[in-house]
Amino acid sequence: MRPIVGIISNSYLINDQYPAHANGAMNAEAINRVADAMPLVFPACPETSRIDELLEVFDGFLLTGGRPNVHPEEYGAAETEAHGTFDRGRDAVALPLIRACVERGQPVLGICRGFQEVAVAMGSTLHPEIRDLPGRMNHRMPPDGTLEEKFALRHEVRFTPGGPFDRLMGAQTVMTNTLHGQGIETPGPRIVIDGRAPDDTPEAIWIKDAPGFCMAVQWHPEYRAAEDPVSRPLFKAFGQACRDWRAARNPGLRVAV
Ligand SMILES: N[C@@H](CCC(=O)NCCCC(=O)O)C(=O)O
Repeated sequence: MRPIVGIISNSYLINDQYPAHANGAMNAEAINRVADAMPLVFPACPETSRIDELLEVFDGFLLTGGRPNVHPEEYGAAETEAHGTFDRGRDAVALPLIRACVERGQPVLGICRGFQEVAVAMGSTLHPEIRDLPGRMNHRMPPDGTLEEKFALRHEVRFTPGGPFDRLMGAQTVMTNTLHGQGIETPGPRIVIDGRAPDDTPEAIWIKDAPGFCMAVQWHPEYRAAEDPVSRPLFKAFGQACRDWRAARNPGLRVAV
């Protein structure tokens, strides 16, 4: 059996009325087709999704993008209007889940809001609107337009020569999309910034001394993941880490069925 990847949900109201835990289909497709694992979306609600049960059920976790921002209380800042909207249920599940995974070496891949969650869980602070910082570009998606326009490749990301992202991609510079307003302000002590946009915005991170796979990117590799030369190696490496985790914890189940 393939590894099982837990995809954290976002909260939506279907028809402006019916509460739902959901996530974009492209995340599940990337896990299925590129990571070659079984995707399962779980509720970002601490009453429903208990950390110990999540760790037991899943072999790895995909922390996806999401419009609401991590609450500034989580990194010791006061809430202002610039911080926008929140999803306290997702904060309450994602942050302790990331810390537990980093400690155990259980695989985590963070995307956009998920990148920011990994950063905050490991002691970073975020800036609520990075385009307001001197010399920074606007990393937000165009408000109107097709999916192709929103997820178009819009800037370079330059990786540390010889670092994990450079080795994984086989390239020191890649092109990525960009759909975020916030960004890392001060990285936590174990956050290694391994890739930056031309305006210096942190775009790719990993965790120093983590015993397992924990990588996160500020862009959205789930878009056209099977075709994109930057997305493919990232999801493949994550899938392999989840397979290794599953094999190590179930040595008797190594034979594929
Ligand atoms: N809110 C954060 C993270 C942005 C992010 O994850 N964007 C993708 C949104 C996809 C969706 O609409 O679900 C920020 O703005 O920095």
